[in-house]
Amino acid sequence: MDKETMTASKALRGEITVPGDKSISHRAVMFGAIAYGRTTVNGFLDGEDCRQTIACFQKMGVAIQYDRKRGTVVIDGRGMEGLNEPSELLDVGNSGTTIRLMLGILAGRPYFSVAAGDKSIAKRPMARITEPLRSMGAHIHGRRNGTYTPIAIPGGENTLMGIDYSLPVASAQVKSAILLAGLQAEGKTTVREEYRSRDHTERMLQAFGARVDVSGNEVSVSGGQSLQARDVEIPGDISSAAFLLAAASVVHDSSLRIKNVGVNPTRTGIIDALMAMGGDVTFENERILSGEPVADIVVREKTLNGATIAGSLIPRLIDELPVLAVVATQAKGRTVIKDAAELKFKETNRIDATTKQLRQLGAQIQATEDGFIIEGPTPLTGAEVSSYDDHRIGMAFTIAGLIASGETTIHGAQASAVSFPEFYKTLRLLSE
Ligand SMILES: O=C(O)C1=C[C@@H](OP(=O)(O)O)[C@@H](O)[C@H](O)C1
Ligand SMILES: C=C(OP(=O)(O)O)C(=O)O
Repeated sequence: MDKETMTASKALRGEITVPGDKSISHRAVMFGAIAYGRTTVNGFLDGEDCRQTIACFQKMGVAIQYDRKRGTVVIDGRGMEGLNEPSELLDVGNSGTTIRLMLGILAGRPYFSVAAGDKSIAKRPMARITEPLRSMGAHIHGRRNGTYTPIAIPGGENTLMGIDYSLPVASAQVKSAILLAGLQAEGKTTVREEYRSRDHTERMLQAFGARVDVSGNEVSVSGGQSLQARDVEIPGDISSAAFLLAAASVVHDSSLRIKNVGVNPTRTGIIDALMAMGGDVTFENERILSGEPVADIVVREKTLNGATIAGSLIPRLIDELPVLAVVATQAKGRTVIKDAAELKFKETNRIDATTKQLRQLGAQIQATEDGFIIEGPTPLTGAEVSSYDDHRIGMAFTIAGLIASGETTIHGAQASAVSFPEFYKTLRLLSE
């Protein structure tokens, strides 16, 4: 396990880009693989999770050429029917998005397949996927009756029926899996959610020529539709930019411009949260790229106040909550983060990992059933912490290390390769 040691940072200044959006990169490969024709993807995220998605679809016989240096992926899709039975295990590594979306595709295929991943994936809940897919008629086996990986799909005669499903928790992964199964089902499939989760699947399916009806928090597709290949330009990942937005908001005198970031409204909760805390964040050069809103984001250091982060905001910043908790330790007054019990089911239990380690650094933070209560501002003091093999935890504590006195050592810092391979290099560049 490698480690990184951080000390209090000088002002972060400059103009940079962040790697491609992870959610959109996964979808571009999957939808390209099940479409007819050649899809060229530019700006693909060269992270471990997205590379697992490429490898899984290659194992199903899809011709995928990946030029890592250029960030270009060329996929020659032969339609859903063109996927072949994989002769090996479909290994998703650490990636929840890969396994959950892929199961929506596999559920309707006539062949045998098994999907599994690393130790963290083995602990993450899969019933949220296997239950609705079974109610569409899919045959699925899995550890503890399909609650955990490995998950096996026996194949054979597999006729799926459309369903009308209300999501018990806001989850774009579950919504997407059901829609992908819905494309292979008889009749109409509708997914309803209380709060809107990221809508990259809806947007990209439409861009690939599918009819997707969206009305409020309800999305429907009809079965029997096929996708047509199209080129995809992937914007920078706002979830990666979030670490820099957080750092620049709290490190004295910082000012950054992060270019070409995806600012889909279902993903910009971190901006709304920082603004609610009194932060200084603006969008410039707003435009649309492959059906997704994109902008340059300008952020400046500002004195922050505590705020309540809850309800419909939560799915819009779910992956940003650990670093937002770090920011909240520097805000004046109380920050309450609630309705975020989903944090317990990510790569690690992010409520526990964040609370335990921020306390070690001297923060006043209390874990609750569905979030945190943080009192600020408190000076942080460096300590030895761990990524818990979770990229978001490792990077959040790296940002904490930039504002703590003394040294903060992050063990397992290599976890950042999952979503932001050049994270440490980028931080060093900005504080030179
Ligand atoms: O659909 C996606 O690309 C993702 C959805 C979210 O997960 P849930 O669907 O479990 O909320 C998010 O945490 C994950 O990083 C990516
Ligand atoms: C939860 C995450 O990803 P996944 O569910 O794809 O593992 C994440 O990137 O923070």
